[in-house]
Amino acid sequence: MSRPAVPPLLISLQGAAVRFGPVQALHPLNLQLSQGERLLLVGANGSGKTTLLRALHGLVPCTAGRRVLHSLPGQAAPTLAMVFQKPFMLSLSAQANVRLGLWLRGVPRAERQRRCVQALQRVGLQGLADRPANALSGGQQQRLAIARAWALRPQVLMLDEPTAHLDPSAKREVEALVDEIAAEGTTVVMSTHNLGQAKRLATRVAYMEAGRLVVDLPVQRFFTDTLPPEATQFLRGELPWQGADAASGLR
Ligand SMILES: Nc1ncnc2c1ncn2[C@@H]1O[C@H](COP(=O)(O)OP(=O)(O)OP(=O)(O)O)[C@@H](O)[C@H]1O
Repeated sequence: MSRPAVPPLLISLQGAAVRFGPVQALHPLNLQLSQGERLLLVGANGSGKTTLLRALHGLVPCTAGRRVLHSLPGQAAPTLAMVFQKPFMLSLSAQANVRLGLWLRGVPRAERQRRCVQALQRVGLQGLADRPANALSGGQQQRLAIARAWALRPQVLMLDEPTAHLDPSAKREVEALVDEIAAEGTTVVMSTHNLGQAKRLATRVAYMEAGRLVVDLPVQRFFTDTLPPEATQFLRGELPWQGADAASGLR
């Protein structure tokens, strides 16, 4: 009987820590991300989710330990893209924002145009290609930010609370988009305050507290295993920061 193939490793953090002056934002941790995973990061405000995403992406250097990008056989290092909590849009049209991202990555002009059209279609914004990006609604801007990242053809897409500032319908649209992109084979790492979203999207959930990775489990086990007390409290919505939205996410 043949063994199931082990998905290749894409990124690993090895004893990686991040310090901002006096703030230890990330205590030394080990984390391995493999192809096809959907890793959802949960934890209270300030627990280190954004910092972990940025460290995985390489946007902040590790002040201790190291980050390793693992190349697939015969390929270059995995390509990465990140979508931020509040998408930064240049005062240009929607399509120019996507094309600029591609230009910055050195994609040739004809290919930029092709990928831009494809990406705007992908997120349902083809009809708004010429609209100033800053004039789009919050949900549309977040979809545009995903289009801009997706156009780069990343093997790993990182998203920092992409639905945080959206109304319920825009939240659903963005969540469905992330689900589709992951289903097509893109590895996804995403932070969220919505446990229901973690349940729906994740293959694996990591719980962070005060810069430490406290729990890192397959999604099924995360919601059924006995977890450390802080994580259990978090799941029960007993932490003071949790609002009705996060608590309702458990349903
Ligand atoms: N550039 C920075 N300079 C100084 N401190 C920082 C910086 N970025 C993050 N921190 C601190 O690091 C800690 C972790 O912040 P981080 O943004 O990673 O948390 P988070 O879990 O993403 O929070 P939230 O859910 O509110 O977005 C916090 O104490 C934060 O104030």
